[in-house]
Amino acid sequence: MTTGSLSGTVLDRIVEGVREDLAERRRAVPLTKVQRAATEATPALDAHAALQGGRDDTSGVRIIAEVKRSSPSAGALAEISSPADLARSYQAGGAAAISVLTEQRRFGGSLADLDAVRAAVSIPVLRKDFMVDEYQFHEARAHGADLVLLIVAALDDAQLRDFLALSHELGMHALVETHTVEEIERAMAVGARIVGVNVRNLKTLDVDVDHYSVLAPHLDDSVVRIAESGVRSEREVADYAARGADAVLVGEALVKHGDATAAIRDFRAASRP
Ligand SMILES: O=C(O)c1ccccc1NCC(=O)[C@H](O)[C@H](O)COP(=O)(O)O
Repeated sequence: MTTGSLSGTVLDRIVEGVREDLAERRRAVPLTKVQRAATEATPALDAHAALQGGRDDTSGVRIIAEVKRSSPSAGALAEISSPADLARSYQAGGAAAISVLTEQRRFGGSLADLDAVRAAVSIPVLRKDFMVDEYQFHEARAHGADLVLLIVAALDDAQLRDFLALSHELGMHALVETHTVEEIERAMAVGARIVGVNVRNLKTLDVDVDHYSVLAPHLDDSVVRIAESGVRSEREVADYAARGADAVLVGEALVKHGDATAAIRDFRAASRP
């Protein structure tokens, strides 16, 4: 079994910062209070149903549109003065779900961004963060998330199983993110129902869109398949859809586009069979 012991990698350093920030939030708001807020939140929307595609789907591939201010690989991406307005423009274009990066140090995100997006749209919302502690799952639900991210490379098998179960107990689904065949096998072994292949290697930040077609054949037919990262134009979206992706996660190309509503319409149109 591989674990999250990735000393020295980009992912390792991000997780270290996430744990430090989490310790501060935990001191400010105890777990019991966050747990209570999670139980009192409006029930989660069904992200699995929203992302599930189908070979005969004539409306085009599902798009998970991301609110992404900056990134370790590209630095500052866009001034997003209103995540709520951006999210509304994504929904107007036909996005199936919205991803909100809440990690602050490298991505400039926050739980306030998640709150703003949740209040603005009626489609499922993904809390996209580096989830390594039970506290963050209650926190995600308390802030209205319907879906959370589990990065296989950052978790050992026990954490993966426990966090997937906790997500489901809280009424959320989990997008289980992989980058290698071994990680796909680990995701399948714990019963993941939504599996992402991130073509960005989180240890080196290299992006290779062809990596999706290498890994996709290893995914069980029963899972919802998400192609993550690397979209720069309609071409990549169409390629991912042709290779069987149910949904495509797009960040940078949307926040830099200028007309995100039109971009999402174009992406979906380009992927129609
Ligand atoms: O985007 C990064 O540089 C990055 C670095 C380290 C860990 C995660 C990172 N990104 C998270 C993502 O997976 C992407 O935000 C998401 O898939 C969208 O990617 P893109 O469309 O290429 O912006």
